Amino acid sequence: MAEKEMSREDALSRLDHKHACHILLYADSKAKLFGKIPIKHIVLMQMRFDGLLGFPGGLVDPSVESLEAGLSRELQEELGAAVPVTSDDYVYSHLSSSPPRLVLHFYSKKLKEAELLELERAAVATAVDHGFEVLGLTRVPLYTLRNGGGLPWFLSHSFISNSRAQLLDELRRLDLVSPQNLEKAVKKADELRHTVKSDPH
Ligand SMILES: O=c1[nH]cnc2c1ncn2[C@H]1C[C@H](O)[C@@H](COP(=O)(O)OP(=O)(O)O)O1
Repeated sequence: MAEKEMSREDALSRLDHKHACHILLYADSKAKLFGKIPIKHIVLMQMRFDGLLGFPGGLVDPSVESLEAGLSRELQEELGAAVPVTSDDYVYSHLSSSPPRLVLHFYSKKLKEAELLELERAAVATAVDHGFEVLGLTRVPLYTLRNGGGLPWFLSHSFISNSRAQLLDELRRLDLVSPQNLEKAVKKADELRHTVKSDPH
C-alpha cells in the first residue's frame, strides 16, 4: 500500500479529511529470552478487534482537540493508563490511500521499562477497550532465531494500513534493530509469507 508522506502543516490543513494518530511505545530492557537471548528493547503493538496488528491510537478531530490531546485520550481508553504525548513525540504524517480522505499521524515515545510494564498490566486490568476494540497488547520480537522465528515471523503477519511500514521506519530510525538485521528479517518475512500462502493446509 503506497501512502504519501506529507508535512504536519499540510496534514493539519486537510480539514475535510479524517485524522488518526497512532504511537509506538518502547523501552530499553536488559531481560533475556530463555536466559540467553538479549531482547534489548520492548516495542509495543496490539492485536486489533479485526485480527490485524496495529499501534495503539485512533481517530482524532483536530477541530476540537490537538492531535496530541486526542492521542492521549485514545491511549487512556486502549491502555487504561495515562500516557502524556507531546509534539516532541511526533514522527511524521501520511495521506492514506485506503481508506481515502484519511490522514495518518505517527508518534513514538520512549518509556522506562518499569513504566512500560505497568502499562502492560493496566491494558489488561483497567482499559475499557480490552477484549473489545483491542484484543491484547503484544511485544514485537526484535531478534531473529535460526529458524526465522522472532522478527521475521512477526513481520509475516497482517497489519492494518501502513503500520508495518511505520514499525520498520521506527526500528530503523531509532536503531532498535541494526540495518543489516532488519533487511534480513524483511527478506525472510517475505519468504515466510510466500510459504504460508502456498501451503494448502
Ligand atoms: O497502527 C496504525 N497505523 C496506521 N494507521 C492505522 C493504524 N491503526 C489504524 N489505522 C488507520 C486505519 C483506521 O481506519 C484508522 C482509524 O484507526 P483506529 O485505531 O481503528 O481508530 P478508532 O479506534 O476507530 O478511533 O486509522
